[in-house]
Amino acid sequence: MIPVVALVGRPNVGKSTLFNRLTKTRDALVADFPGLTRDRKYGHAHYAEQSFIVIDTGGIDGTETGVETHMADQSLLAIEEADVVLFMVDARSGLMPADHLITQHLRERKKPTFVVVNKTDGLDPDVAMSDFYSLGLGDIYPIAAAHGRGVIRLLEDALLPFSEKLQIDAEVAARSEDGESIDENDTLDALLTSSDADTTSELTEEEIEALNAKIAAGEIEEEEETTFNPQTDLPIKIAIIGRPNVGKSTLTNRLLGEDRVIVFDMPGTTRDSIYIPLQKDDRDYVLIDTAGVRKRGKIHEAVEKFSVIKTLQAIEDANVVLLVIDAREGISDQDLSLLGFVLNSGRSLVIVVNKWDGMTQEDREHVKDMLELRLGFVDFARIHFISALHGSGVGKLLGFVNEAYDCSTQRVSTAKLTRIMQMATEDHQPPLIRGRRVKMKYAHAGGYNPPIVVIHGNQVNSLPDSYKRYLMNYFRKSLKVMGSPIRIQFKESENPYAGRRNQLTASQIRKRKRLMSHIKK
Ligand SMILES: Nc1nc2c(ncn2[C@@H]2O[C@H](COP(=O)(O)OP(=O)(O)OP(=O)(O)O)[C@@H](O)[C@H]2O)c(=O)[nH]1
Ligand SMILES: Nc1nc2c(ncn2[C@@H]2O[C@H](COP(=O)(O)OP(=O)(O)OP(=O)(O)O)[C@@H](O)[C@H]2O)c(=O)[nH]1
Repeated sequence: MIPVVALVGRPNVGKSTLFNRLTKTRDALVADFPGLTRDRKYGHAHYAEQSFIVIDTGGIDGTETGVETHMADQSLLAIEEADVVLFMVDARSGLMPADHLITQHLRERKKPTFVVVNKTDGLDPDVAMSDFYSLGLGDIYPIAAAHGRGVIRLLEDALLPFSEKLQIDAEVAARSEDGESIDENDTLDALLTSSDADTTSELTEEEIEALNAKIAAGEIEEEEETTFNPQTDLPIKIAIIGRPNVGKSTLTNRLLGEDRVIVFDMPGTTRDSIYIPLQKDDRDYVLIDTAGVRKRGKIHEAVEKFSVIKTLQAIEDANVVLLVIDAREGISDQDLSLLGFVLNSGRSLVIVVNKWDGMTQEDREHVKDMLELRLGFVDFARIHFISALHGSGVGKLLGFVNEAYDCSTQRVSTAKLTRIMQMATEDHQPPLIRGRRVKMKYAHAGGYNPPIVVIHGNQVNSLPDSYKRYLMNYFRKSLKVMGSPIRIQFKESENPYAGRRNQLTASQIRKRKRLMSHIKK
């Protein structure tokens, strides 16, 4: 499951700065849900192909009437939901009393914690760190969030237990004798923007020529041979998400059939969803039910009902998301926040408008106008009206789920994708950039769910957003994709970062070795 990283610390230590750097800002979403006393920011990030969720908890300064009460409501919950805590302190202000209070809590929670000493720019890192060893929380990581310094080392260590790729890299690095230092900021940006796209090595000019000859001869096979077909070999994982009370449990029960009874008081923590297998018309599904766990616990009486993390993890783990909206409540900002998470994740989506029963024609028209106005920008998802309570419309839902899943996992050959790319450029030429025409050479599939199309060429990263959107829509129409977004990635024919991934400093290699032996234990 996608790991959760919480940023904790006093106000002003630089949590937001680090949050923005990790999530690249555009992914930052502020969720304001009932039961959460303060805004917390949740962001989706990835580093070296490992996705993770970042929570920015807002500051704890110890001047509140007891840090206990303050931490109890939100930071404690964030810490509890997190897999890793980055405890940020400020090199410029040194150790403060609130840092000790936070330390005390972290120790009680027994979470893997990394002490991050921020604002070390212009300071001697050893001196800057020395103050904080007395916290006794283990390794200390000096960084400058504002400039990105030190962040690579921090992320590699913090994410290592969750990332197969980082573990392999660490092993490779541990075996290599000497490392060289790297240009950290360039590399950090490249690693933070890398995604799970496949990194098929580039075609040579001759191979591109052969590909074009094949296309010209009309040899565009529909599908490539694969030994594994996700459309038949795996169950479709469906996350049912939505604000509290929109009818998620009712819908889950309805999908399962009335004779199935589900126990909602399942043991587990706040962030655990319930996974329920379902078989229908020869297809296998797993419903991921995120409905509130009504557990009485001292920490989270108020916040128990809705866990953003649970929802985010369910989205991440799903193939298709059913976003349930309550027709009687209209579209709220919370619905839009949830929608934003789904869009960031790239998952397939069906928007389900529930409680459609017993509404007047006038009210229905009004709701439809609202949907058009506020959700019009999500052009790929179907909007479907149901009554989970009475069952109307529910029968069609799985059909839309199948459609979205099948579209998002279809296998398309390089020849076909390249041909579509060529047709798109024939219909509408890419613009000139610095007097030169952008040259797109070929396209291939880079991943599924969502489908990723990787376009190789010259200056392709400089294409204006409007042209990128044009290409995306062109691919969507040509591939007849419904219910799933499509992502397009551009690869410059010469990748300046190629081959630099494993070059680490000698101290990093020593560290890697130590961590690896730790993991193997
Ligand atoms: N010199 C230096 N300043 C930094 C660095 N990172 C953050 N700052 C500055 O520290 C101040 C606080 O940064 P924020 O990211 O807003 O801190 P925060 O912890 O999110 O603060 P709250 O939102 O109040 O909890 C800002 O003025 C930043 O510009 C750094 O690496 N070096
Ligand atoms: N009229 C009407 N009421 C509905 C419908 N679906 C659910 N409800 C009612 O809405 C209320 C909330 O339903 P739940 O299924 O518990 O909602 P939930 O989204 O699982 O709620 P949480 O567990 O709080 O996240 C219940 O009283 C349901 O009976 C519907 O289609 N029509």
